[in-house]
Amino acid sequence: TDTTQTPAMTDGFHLVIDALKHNDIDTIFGLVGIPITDLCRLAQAQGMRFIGFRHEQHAGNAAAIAGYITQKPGICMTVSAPGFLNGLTALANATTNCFPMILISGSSEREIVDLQQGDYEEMDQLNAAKPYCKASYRINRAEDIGIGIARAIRAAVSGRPGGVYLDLPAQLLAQTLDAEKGRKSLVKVVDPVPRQLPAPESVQRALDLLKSAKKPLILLGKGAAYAQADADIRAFVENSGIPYLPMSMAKGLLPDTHAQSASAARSFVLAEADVVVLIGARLNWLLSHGKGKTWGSVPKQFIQIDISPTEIDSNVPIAAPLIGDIGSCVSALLKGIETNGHSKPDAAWTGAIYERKDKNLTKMAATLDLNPSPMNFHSALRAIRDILKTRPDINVVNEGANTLDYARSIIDMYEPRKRFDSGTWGIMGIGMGYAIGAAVISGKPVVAIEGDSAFGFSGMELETICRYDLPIVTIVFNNNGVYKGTDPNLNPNNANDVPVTSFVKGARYDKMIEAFGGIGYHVTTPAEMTAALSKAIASGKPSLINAVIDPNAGTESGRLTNLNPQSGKK
Ligand SMILES: Cc1ncc(Cc2csc(CCOP(=O)(O)OP(=O)(O)O)c2C)c(N)n1
Repeated sequence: TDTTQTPAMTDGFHLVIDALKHNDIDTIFGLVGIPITDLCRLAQAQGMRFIGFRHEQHAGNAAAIAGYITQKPGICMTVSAPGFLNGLTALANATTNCFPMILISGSSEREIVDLQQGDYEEMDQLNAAKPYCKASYRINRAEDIGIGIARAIRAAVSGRPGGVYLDLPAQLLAQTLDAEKGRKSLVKVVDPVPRQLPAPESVQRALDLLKSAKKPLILLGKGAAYAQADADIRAFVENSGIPYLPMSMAKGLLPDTHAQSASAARSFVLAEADVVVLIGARLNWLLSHGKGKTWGSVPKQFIQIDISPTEIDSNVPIAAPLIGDIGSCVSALLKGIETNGHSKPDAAWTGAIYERKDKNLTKMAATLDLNPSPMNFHSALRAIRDILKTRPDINVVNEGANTLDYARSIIDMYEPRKRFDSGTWGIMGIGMGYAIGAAVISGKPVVAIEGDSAFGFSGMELETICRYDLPIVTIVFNNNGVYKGTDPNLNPNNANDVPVTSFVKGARYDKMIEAFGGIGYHVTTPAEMTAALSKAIASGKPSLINAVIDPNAGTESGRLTNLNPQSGKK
């Protein structure tokens, strides 16, 4: 009898899965179809967690927030062409926000695509992705899968984190390879995010500038939260005694109730500060590009910590750049203030801030109608705030215009990396994807606070949430429209035309989740909100609270209303 053993073989399907697992990646967010359905089945059969979505953008958003929480790239897997394009929005958003994520898409046969011979879902995905991500790679040979996935992982997390596109032509998956050769081709990424230490002279320059400051301010961006250098960041703020402002996703690095938080006096400190320390915060539109009336007339000098040298001087001159990873830079500053004998800011400065905080909070309280009917953004959010205060472990997702603006200031955060919102791009539609990603990765409950328009972008993922029985409570701020629900019909020829911002009046989003087995609540008062939210969180079940909000409340585009161009001719 023939005693020669036919060599054991592997194939592209198994090598992709082995390569991901070899790099401690255990979860894929995606939507199956040609040519990746069997790849996702095999991944599940090999013990990976596959979370199937209803639209690839939301799978990509889940992968992106998984990357932000874990510092490992979240994986989104899609079919070719239209599926790839749906994922591309999430890849671009991840890159803009510096979240590490890899979009892996199947693609058509190169021979046909490159001659544009009209393949099924034909598209040059590799090049279409390039402008919107950090790196874009294609793997053509099974023996290259190990190095290709390693390359994508390193590109996603190293330096400034971001999105990477990895193109897998369908024919690659079926390619076979000697199993031993395949095993040897796998690559485990070594030290993809090494510490990048700032130059000692850069640290000294920054310390000297800080020492000269009369009105210093620390600005914490989401990069500071991503860095997971929580203890050193908190120690730097507290040991320096410098007031700080958290950008929205940096909330919780120190509790929002912290005495040194200047959030309630934001305009005052931005205008009055003389030295500003930027930690993981870029001087983009969210900070008025570091200039103009937001920053007042007091000349500013910036100390800026960033991993990327070319971020420096992007908008205004930076007096003391610190190039390196945030943990190493903050640790160097912390050591410096301890050895340099840093003196805490003058009481005149900190006292002025306390005074302004007090004045603003008193003024706000005086203007508030505590319990209007119908509810407004404030009254609904105060009820939510008082519940979430008791559960600092709960993840908060937030999007909308007024819903986003008001929740950012009213909902206090107490722990880092617990608030996920529209971020740098101000993108709508992150809600359910971020909620699913946060719930799956953290294993903790999620409360998603959604404008009714914002919710609509990803609302079908309620079925995904119910299918995986995730502890996500979605609160829809229902004011019957985009921003508001009171626009008039402007069509002189049709009395029944629908205003451009209007939705169905009195929509019952709570009935949507019931269609998938979730629990719906309909609330019209803060007391009903309190009861419903408490019950929904306690149940641990997929829930949706339809919160009726006054259609007159809020403003168009929230605090960004001034960005809307106006026609001079009506
Ligand atoms: C992908 C995308 N498409 C459109 C837009 C433009 C926009 C910014 S905010 C918003 C929703 C505002 O309505 P909503 O009811 O959610 O908010 P609220 O005032 O809290 O009641 C839209 C459509 C953005 N930013 N991204």
